[in-house]
Amino acid sequence: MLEFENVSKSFWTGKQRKVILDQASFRVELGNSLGILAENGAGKTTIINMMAGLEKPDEGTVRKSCRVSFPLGFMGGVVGKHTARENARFIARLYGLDPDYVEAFSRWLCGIEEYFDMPVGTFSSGMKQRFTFSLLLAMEFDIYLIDEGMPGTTDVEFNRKAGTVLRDRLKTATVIVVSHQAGTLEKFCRSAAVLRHGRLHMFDTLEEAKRMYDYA
Ligand SMILES: Nc1ncnc2c1ncn2[C@@H]1O[C@H](COP(=O)(O)OP(=O)(O)OP(=O)(O)O)[C@@H](O)[C@H]1O
Repeated sequence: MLEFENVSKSFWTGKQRKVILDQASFRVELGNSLGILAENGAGKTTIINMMAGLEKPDEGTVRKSCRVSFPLGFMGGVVGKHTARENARFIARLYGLDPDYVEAFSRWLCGIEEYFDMPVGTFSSGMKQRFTFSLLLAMEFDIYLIDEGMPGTTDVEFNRKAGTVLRDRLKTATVIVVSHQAGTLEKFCRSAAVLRHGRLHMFDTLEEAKRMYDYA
């Protein structure tokens, strides 16, 4: 379970207060994947970061009683001067997992060949995305956090392999996806919400959420 209780978050822009969430309360139960629809700039990344614990609410509480992933595509934990191998083994240890397994799995999935033993700082942005996505899938979480769907990689072979692993993982895991497109959510989610002007409107079905989202 992941729960927000009376969570508020805003940013001061120098001219005005940009409200992301105003006293939001909701709960995501395991097995009930949630999609959040929001326009660009409405606060998708900020909400996902609060769920991951990367950002703190101004007020209220975020509670978790299960293993929640870092956001898909998050690069913050990866050190550019270290190789993918070193990063994978270090992060595995942080999460109390077997470094040999995490290294072997992400090496296989990301398919960047000898670059896996080179500093991450030498990677193209697509390679970095494939590496961090591979790391995410190498670790078992109860809830996976996805910001704007799959990473923007155009590598067909990687997308095929990663898609198969992700589908398999989602048979037992729950996912929370934030996106500005309903199409992205259709693949993953049972229930949906719309984030607008600091309020999170929860719906039982994606259809209902889409109706509200499209209305404006
Ligand atoms: N540290 C900050 N200080 C001031 N404003 C911020 C800060 N972080 C985010 N914002 C603002 O808060 C709003 C929401 O940002 P966020 O990145 O969460 O939106 P988003 O919905 O993910 O956007 P996009 O779809 O464009 O990626 C934006 O207007 C952004 O400029």
